Amino acid sequence: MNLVIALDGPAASGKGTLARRLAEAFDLAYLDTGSLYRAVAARVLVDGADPQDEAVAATAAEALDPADLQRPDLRSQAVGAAASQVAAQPRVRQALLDFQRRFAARPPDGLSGAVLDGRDIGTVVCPDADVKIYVVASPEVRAERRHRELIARGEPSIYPQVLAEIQERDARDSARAAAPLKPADDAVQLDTSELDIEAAFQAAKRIVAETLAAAKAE
Ligand SMILES: Nc1ncnc2c1ncn2[C@@H]1O[C@H](COP(=O)(O)OP(=O)(O)OP(=O)(O)O)[C@@H](O)[C@H]1O
Ligand SMILES: Nc1ccn([C@@H]2O[C@H](COP(=O)(O)O)[C@@H](O)[C@H]2O)c(=O)n1
Repeated sequence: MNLVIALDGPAASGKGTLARRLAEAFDLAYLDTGSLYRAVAARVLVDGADPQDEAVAATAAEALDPADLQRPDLRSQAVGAAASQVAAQPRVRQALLDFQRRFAARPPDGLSGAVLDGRDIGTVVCPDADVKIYVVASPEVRAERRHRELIARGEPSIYPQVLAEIQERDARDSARAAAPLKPADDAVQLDTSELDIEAAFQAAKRIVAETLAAAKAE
């Protein structure tokens, strides 16, 4: 059986941290789908182009190269904001869809499944995923975590700006017509606001175990 676990949620909710740990725990492949949109945005920004120009962004998405995913600037605030602009464009999403679906259906290295995190994994990319978790936390908690992460990386960070950027990105991701950020009807919500990383991971593992047990019992 090919096990697919989908984690979606707003910016800095902790879905990537959980997805990585779940992939390790269950020996599954991991795909951070946000890095694809970030890589498209980085290409557009390097060319000095406008991330809101659909033709330019779609061309960048269609030409995406594995090396683009290794760019050192992918996690910057500027690239995150531009990623959310290119991600609103249907042609960009279409160009990235097959890769994500192939990764889930045929994970690399002969692994027996995959964990994908993003915004539309449970709703669009893998609507038949075995487990869907929608990870949330309050905007203030998420901004605080991201602020600390940026400081730890030695990047300049001002908390109110980080909070505003996260809120702006969530609003754009939720309001767009193409594959908006929202929980799948059959997703289990996990609020990590009051949980440290270990507690959140244990809660996510419980959701996986309970969902799989329920499916087996059907
Ligand atoms: N439960 C938690 N408690 C404290 N810090 C956390 C928790 N979960 C994640 N973090 C930290 O919060 C930051 C954001 O987490 P992470 O990158 O996993 O979020 P994300 O949802 O994948 O973000 P993005 O959508 O921007 O890629 C990281 O610095 C991570 O170490
Ligand atoms: N499945 C996805 C994943 C990401 N996006 C967009 O990319 C932006 C950056 O993603 P991070 O997870 O790295 O924060 C995000 O704000 C989304 O606009 C997406 O649309 N679908």
